[in-house]
Formats: sequence, structure tokens, C-alpha cells
Amino acid sequence: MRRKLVAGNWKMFGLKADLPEVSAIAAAAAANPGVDVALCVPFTLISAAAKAAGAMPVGAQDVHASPNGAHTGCVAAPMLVEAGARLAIVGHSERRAAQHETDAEVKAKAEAAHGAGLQAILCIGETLEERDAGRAEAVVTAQVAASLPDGAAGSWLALAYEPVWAIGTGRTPTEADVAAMHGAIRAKLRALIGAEADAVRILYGGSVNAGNAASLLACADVDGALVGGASLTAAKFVPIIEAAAAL
Ligand SMILES: O=C(CO)COP(=O)(O)O
Repeated sequence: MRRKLVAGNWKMFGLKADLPEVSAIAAAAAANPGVDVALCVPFTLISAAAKAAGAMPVGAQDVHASPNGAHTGCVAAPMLVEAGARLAIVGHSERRAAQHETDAEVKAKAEAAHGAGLQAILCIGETLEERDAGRAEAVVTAQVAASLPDGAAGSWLALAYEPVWAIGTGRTPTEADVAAMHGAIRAKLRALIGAEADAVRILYGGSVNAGNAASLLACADVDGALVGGASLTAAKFVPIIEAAAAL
């Protein structure tokens, strides 16, 4: 039985003035021990957020594939560990689009995270154009095959299915579409890594909020949520944690 993981992605939001939100979210995480909760914040906030979060894991939103080197502006996995991070998001669609990250780069980033002892949340998802063309499952399962890190076996890795058209739009797929996609991802994982696939959590992300969390989290093969906008405040995020705990 996979434990549910509810992870927040603060994207490019968050200053030290927001640390009370981290503390309040961490308190809710402690009060709901049946669910794993994590918060991925900007690099600049990791150290302070990790202190404010207590036992709740804090993570980054990207990591470089190399442990060090001449890569101006980039941050390596050992640096994240030193700052207090325990996980990293890799391959978010915003980075795949704006930074042109490829599946091969995403795979290398996940492996670098794992090598440094970080958990990884690896994002995949189709565009609206791809869904409208009937290619959503083909696109997403191809992303899984091409970006799955070596050593994927085990609970250090989570995949996050985030349809690009559902991110920040208030639109979500139907429950049937979510279940179908998560089933297809699980089947692909089994084909690639056999029974070890059952340890890998598959999160849903894209416009998750207090109103839709319970029904999305109840879909077959949905092992948690990756939450953007609704993770920025405890008032919005805690009900999602509680919805996961109530399942
Ligand atoms: O991109 C997301 C999380 O990584 C989802 O963002 P929203 O929850 O704001 O739609």
C-alpha cells in the first residue's frame, strides 16, 4: 500500500515573510501522520524553510545533473542537501518549455538527485494540442520511458502527471481521464521495471484545490498530488492534506 504524498510547489513565490505559512503547513503535516507532506520552495528559501518545517521535508524545484562545475547560475544536488533539502522536482513542464529541458536531461537530473540522497518528483504531461490530437497517453508514456532514471526502483522516486493545460488554469481532466492516464503510466512502469513499479508513487498535478482534491486523490492509481497555487498558504493547502488523510 503506497502512502499518499501531498507536495507543494511554490514556483517563483516565497520570501522569508512567508515562513509562517511553512510552519503552519508543517504543523498540519505533523497532525496528519498518515500522509507524507513536502514543500518545494525557491532555492533562496530552502535553508530557512527547512528550519521552519521541522520534520516536514523541504525540497527544490530543479537540480543540475552534475555535482559541480562551470555552470553559472545552476545548483547541484550536494548543495541542495547541504541547504537542508530532502527532495527535488525535476522536469516540470514550465522548465521543459522555458529552459528546453529534454527527457534525457530530466533523467540525468533525477539520477543526480538520487545519487546525493534526495528524493525526486519527476514531472510528465501532455499539452492541450497533444490531448486534442488523441496522443496524450502516447506522449506521456514516451516521456516515462525516456526520462525514467536508472535505479528507479524504490520509493525515492515519484512521478507527477501534470497535464500542461491543467496547470494554473482551473481546469482539470475528468476523473475517468485521470484514472486512465495513471493506469497507463503504471502499466508503462511495470513494463520497464517490473514489480518495483508498485513502489513508485504517481501524483496528479494541475489546478488541485480544496474543492477537487478528495475526488482526484480517490482516483485509481493516484498516490498523491503536486500542488502549485493552492500550496502557497496554509489556508488553501491544509484542506488538501486533510483530504488525503481522510481517504
Ligand atoms: O504546476 C503545478 C505543480 O507543479 C500545478 O500548479 P497549479 O496547482 O497552480 O495548477
